[in-house]
Amino acid sequence: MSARILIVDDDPIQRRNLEMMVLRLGYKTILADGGISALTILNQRKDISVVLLDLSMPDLGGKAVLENLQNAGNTVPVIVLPQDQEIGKVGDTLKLGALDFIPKPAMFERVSVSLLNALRVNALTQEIYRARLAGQPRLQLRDLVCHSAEMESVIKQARHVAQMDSAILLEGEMGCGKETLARAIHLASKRQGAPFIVLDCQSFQTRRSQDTITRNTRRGQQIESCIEEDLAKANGGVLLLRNVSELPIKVQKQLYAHICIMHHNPSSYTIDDNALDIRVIATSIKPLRDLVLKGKFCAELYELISDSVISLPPLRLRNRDIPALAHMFLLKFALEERLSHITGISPQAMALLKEHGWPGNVRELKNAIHRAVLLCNGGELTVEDFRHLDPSVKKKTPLSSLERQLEALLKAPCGIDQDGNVKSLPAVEAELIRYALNRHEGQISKVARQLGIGRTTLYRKIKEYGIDVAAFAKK
Ligand SMILES: Nc1ncnc2c1ncn2[C@@H]1O[C@H](COP(=O)(O)OP(=O)(O)OP(=O)(O)O)[C@@H](O)[C@H]1O
Repeated sequence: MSARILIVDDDPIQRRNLEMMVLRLGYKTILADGGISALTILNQRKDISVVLLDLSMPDLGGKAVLENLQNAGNTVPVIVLPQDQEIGKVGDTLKLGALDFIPKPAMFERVSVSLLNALRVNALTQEIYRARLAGQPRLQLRDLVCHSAEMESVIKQARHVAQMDSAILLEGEMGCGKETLARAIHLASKRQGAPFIVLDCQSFQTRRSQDTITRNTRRGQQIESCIEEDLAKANGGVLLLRNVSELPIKVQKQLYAHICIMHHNPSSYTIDDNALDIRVIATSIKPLRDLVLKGKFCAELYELISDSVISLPPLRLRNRDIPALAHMFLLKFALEERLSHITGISPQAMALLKEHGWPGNVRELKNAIHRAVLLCNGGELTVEDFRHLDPSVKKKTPLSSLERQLEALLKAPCGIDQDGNVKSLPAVEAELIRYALNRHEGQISKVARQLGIGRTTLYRKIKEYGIDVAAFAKK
């Protein structure tokens, strides 16, 4: 299949001349009349092999286009087209990642050689990328798609925490990439060569009591034997508590006791006489702090595992990431299924992907692309290949302020439970105190004032209900 060349020039005559030459060389073309339309095309299509780029354009010049591509991590080879008086600027464009330059007016021979070299570079880059995708089961932080501001901020936080050795809590909807991010953080940390062990906390929900063996350690604490095994396996590396909110309260308390000793007195913490040194990373679909407030998650364990909290946005709020993720999955599955002739996604199909609500997030997108690759009859995925997507699952418009108020109201403490039964007064009081502590980030004076009681009374009630004020303090 012939390569596609993007020709970017605001002058229609120059554009036409270049197009004629490129077509004569047997390549396909796509034309852009300015820098902005060039960036839009490059953002949406992944079948462009080389860009021929004019330097002076009224909307966005060639240098700015190169800067944008560099920031977005786009490695498509670019050949710049300077006028005589712009030859002095070529050095700057090469520093910004341009591969070559063709002085204007462009000569056929020069275009031919320069394009051939650029296509070789592109083929090699693609080959390396494919090899990385195929050979490397784990993605690194630099591989994670982050074209949206939301993900950019997540990756920035992740790079920061990777350098530390403290516990991390990753929160976000199902399938939005929490475990993927946890592994990438591990690979960027000083523990990178050490084990990364996943403890699936959900599995405790389905275990029958005879399947769980609780044993007493030499220090007298109880521990589920499977946790003890995972702690031993993770020594020196990371223990990932996947969906930590699903751990039964009893097990949460055991785990807290063990991590506590490990952190505060590492030399005394041994399993089979080996001192343990483990970084804990936890993931949760449910907001853990809310569960602590409702008394449904052990506040002490929350404190231990949430030195840093990173919230991953759902895919429907990361619209700008969808094209890049979709193309990445397309490349992966086309390679795996030996269907490498499928190289693109039609603009209509891409519009459909951007419109979809993705309740299953990145996992759902990945599966959708896999199915589409298997259904595809041509060289690009079309709307027809995504016929299995439920058209009623569209992105929701952002909540109006009235809806937000209603949502807050529904989350507020209430004296009636879900079955319509009246709750006991102490239960309502405890719930209200937790709510106020959360709202005022654990500031006792403010909470007492809001509740209309004295600080001493508030302290007494906090003690009575076993509320951990520290869990509400500002992080
Ligand atoms: N940034 C990404 N780049 C490539 N693949 C990704 C990315 N994020 C997620 N995925 C893929 O999406 C799928 C779901 O990701 P992951 O398991 O990390 O999500 P999760 O939030 O931990 O899921 P769960 O909530 O079910 O535990 C995986 O197959 C993963 O490879």
